Amino acid sequence: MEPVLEVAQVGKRYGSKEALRDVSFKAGAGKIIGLLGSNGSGKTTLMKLVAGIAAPSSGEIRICGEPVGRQSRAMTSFMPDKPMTEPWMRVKDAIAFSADFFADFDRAKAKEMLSFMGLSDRDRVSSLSKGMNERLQLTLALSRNARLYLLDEPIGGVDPVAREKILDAIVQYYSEDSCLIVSTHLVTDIERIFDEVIFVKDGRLVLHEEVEQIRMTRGRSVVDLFKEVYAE
Ligand SMILES: Nc1ncnc2c1ncn2[C@@H]1O[C@H](COP(=O)(O)OP(=O)(O)OP(=O)(O)O)[C@@H](O)[C@H]1O
Repeated sequence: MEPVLEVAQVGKRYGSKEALRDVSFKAGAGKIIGLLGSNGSGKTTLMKLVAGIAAPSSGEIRICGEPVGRQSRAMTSFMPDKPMTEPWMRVKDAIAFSADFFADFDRAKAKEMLSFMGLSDRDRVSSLSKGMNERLQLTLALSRNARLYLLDEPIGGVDPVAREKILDAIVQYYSEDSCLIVSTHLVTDIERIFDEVIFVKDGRLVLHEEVEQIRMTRGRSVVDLFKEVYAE
């Protein structure tokens, strides 16, 4: 079966800074993949290249066989690490905005997710706590019927209760015919949702493995392996 995402020998330079070097991997449908790495390892850069927001300096990225461009962007739902909504909006405006902007936006799914998340249509975006704002951003991203979902740090800076709610929503509202990639440096508590993990270190991919494999053959949890690989 054709992979949903194919990254081949991708590099990215910002001036003299090499943010990514020779990164290659494939990701298939039905998988939730953790893109893990310490601060500054290159996770956001990789997400932006796949989302088509920035261009690689070398290599190639394909989504369902399409090179990154207008067609691939229509199949990709990206939740950036900074909110895409405006402070003047109410939740219902944010939903309407996404529904207008994305042809694959599913309003019925958004309504169901808002209720699951404990968000009201009338809440003002500017009055939402950080955790509630993360829930809104996740609702906007997962309410699209995309083939590839990219969630950049969806649990950054939220308390453990909010974190659990966000993880539950990811598992519940993700559709099996798509691939979902979650970037984070907060590995504790999140590994339960991953089928596979990718470790990025200093711009290089250092590991891509099934979580089950890590547990069975290495006899370790993802957290333990993460601590080992990123020990300073
Ligand atoms: N626009 C830019 N200009 C110059 N350097 C950049 C730019 N964006 C990222 N970098 C550098 O590239 C490297 C990778 O950054 P990136 O944001 O991809 O890491 P990250 O793994 O997402 O980190 P974090 O977990 O802190 O968000 C860092 O050294 C960063 O300083």
